[in-house]
Amino acid sequence: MTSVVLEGVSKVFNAGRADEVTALTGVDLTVARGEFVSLIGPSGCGKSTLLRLVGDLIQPTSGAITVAGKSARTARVDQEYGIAFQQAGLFDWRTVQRNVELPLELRGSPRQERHDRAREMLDLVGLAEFAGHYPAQLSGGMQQRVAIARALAVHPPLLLMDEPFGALDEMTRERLQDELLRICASTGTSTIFVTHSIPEAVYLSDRVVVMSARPGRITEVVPVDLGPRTEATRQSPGFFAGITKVRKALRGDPVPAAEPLVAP
Ligand SMILES: Nc1ncnc2c1ncn2[C@@H]1O[C@H](COP(=O)(O)OP(=O)(O)OP(=O)(O)O)[C@@H](O)[C@H]1O
Repeated sequence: MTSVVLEGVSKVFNAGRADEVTALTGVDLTVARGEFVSLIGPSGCGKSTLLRLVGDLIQPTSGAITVAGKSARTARVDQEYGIAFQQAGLFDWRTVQRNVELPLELRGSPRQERHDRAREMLDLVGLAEFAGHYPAQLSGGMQQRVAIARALAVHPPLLLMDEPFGALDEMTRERLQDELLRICASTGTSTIFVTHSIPEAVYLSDRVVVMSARPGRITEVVPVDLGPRTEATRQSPGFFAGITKVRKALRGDPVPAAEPLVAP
């Protein structure tokens, strides 16, 4: 079953003006239910634009986008998405618990349900004991985990993440990558994840979508089949082969078709 379908999507900003920018052109992409897809490419190639289009934060100039079989607009109204960006974007005056409850409040969920669901999500990201804290009392990594808990609170079928770990140190980042994979596996969530890190894209993804700039478009889709990720995955030949493949694709060297990366 498909979670997201983009067909012939393009996005032109400031159309008809001197500062017109074709941010994306001819984008076709399908994300299956439960699939983890990363977007990688040079600065300005339209990764964030693609994510914002799927999230109905902006509208395409042409083409069609469906999410869970609905228009992006309907999907947003139905809260089919969880969104987490590089800045955790928490509300300083709300406790961790009440930050995570926010999307449930917007949905009009009853108080007890909000409370229980937020607790469940905080448990999932290992922060249950910090429920009563305020964001300023947490480290950057913990704030990012709260943002992920909030994004997951409505059990969204689709998670949109724009460099959520970009500002974190390497160890925290690797730990959160593992937590994210565990959460996605346990909730069956589909994920579109923007990153600048090739190892991060390979480690997390079922497929890495490689984009090029001016105009932004998809140039390669690199399938990754490393099996369940473990500590050993990051040291495995298959992982390094994946990194090389994505790097080549970013450089514009062709990736042989139908050649998924297989765990050694
Ligand atoms: N609101 C906007 N108005 C005008 N141009 C925009 C707007 N948003 C994005 N752009 C342009 O669209 C292009 C793609 O931008 P986008 O932010 O999607 O790239 P990106 O791949 O996410 O970049 P980065 O890796 O630097 O975050 C850029 O040329 C950018 O200047």
